[in-house]
Amino acid sequence: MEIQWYPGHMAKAKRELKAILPLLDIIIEVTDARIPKSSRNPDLISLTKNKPRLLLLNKVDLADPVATDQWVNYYRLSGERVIPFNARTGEQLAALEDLINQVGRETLAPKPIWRLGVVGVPNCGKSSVLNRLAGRSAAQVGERPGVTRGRQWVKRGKWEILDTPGMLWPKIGDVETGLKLAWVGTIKPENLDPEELVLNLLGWLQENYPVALQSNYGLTPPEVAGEPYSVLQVIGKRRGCLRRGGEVDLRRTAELIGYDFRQGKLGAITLETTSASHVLP
Ligand SMILES: Nc1nc2c(ncn2[C@@H]2O[C@H](COP(=O)(O)OP(=O)(O)OP(=O)(O)O)[C@@H](O)[C@H]2O)c(=O)[nH]1
Repeated sequence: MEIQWYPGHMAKAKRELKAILPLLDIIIEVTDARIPKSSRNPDLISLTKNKPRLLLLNKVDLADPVATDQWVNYYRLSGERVIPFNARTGEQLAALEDLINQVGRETLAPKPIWRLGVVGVPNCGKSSVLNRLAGRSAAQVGERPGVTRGRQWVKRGKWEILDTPGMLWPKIGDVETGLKLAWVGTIKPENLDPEELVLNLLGWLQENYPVALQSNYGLTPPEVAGEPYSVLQVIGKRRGCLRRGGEVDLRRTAELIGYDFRQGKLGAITLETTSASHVLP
């Protein structure tokens, strides 16, 4: 299985991050709570080690709450200032604001202005987080003159938030990380068939969230226990994803499952555990 990864994009993202870092006082690193490890970029960790950094596990509404608690503890124990977050509803916004203010008081106290930068991999919710922090839709604040050049700061009290969130390309060290990033919609792997992608996802769901498959697709426990390929077939039949001759359209079924997962229709699911990384089926 080949996953296309993009060293060029990564290098560019790293250059851009290096350029904005000196402007920032506090880094708000946004990750996807469904993949709290794979949606972090190790470059960011090393580049920002001398700056106060907050780690947001965003999209907690889509992640398994038990797993989220474990990840929060895991990161706290490793010395991170971590906070679970739902940028769609603003849940935990007060806790995030308190944390920013606490970190600012501890590390930047006399500075009249604290500059915040929201960074993270594509699609993890940076703009949504930024808008929450800004208290409005920052993207609509003024017509940015010279989009290419101008960096605008969105002001809120003593905070100034950079309104062009830094997009950090994920570092895809292995196939498993790439798959997880693809499952949540961070990357679109070229050369990878949706069927193949979903077969791997099904393997994880069968092992860890069988009830989600039973209740969403009306599968019986023995059906859920089958090979991922046969599970795909059964779901296709149940959902009427059929070709003209009546055979299951596997590609359409795979796309449906992928969509359902990304939309949270399968329930709150986390794709990696704090214990040893799982072995792909
Ligand atoms: N369910 C849920 N969806 C969220 C949350 N935060 C953001 N989203 C959704 O995730 C998608 C991406 O959000 P953005 O804020 O645009 O993410 P981004 O990181 O700025 O995206 P890029 O600019 O493409 O890198 C949008 O559809 C948001 O509505 C969240 O906490 N929960």
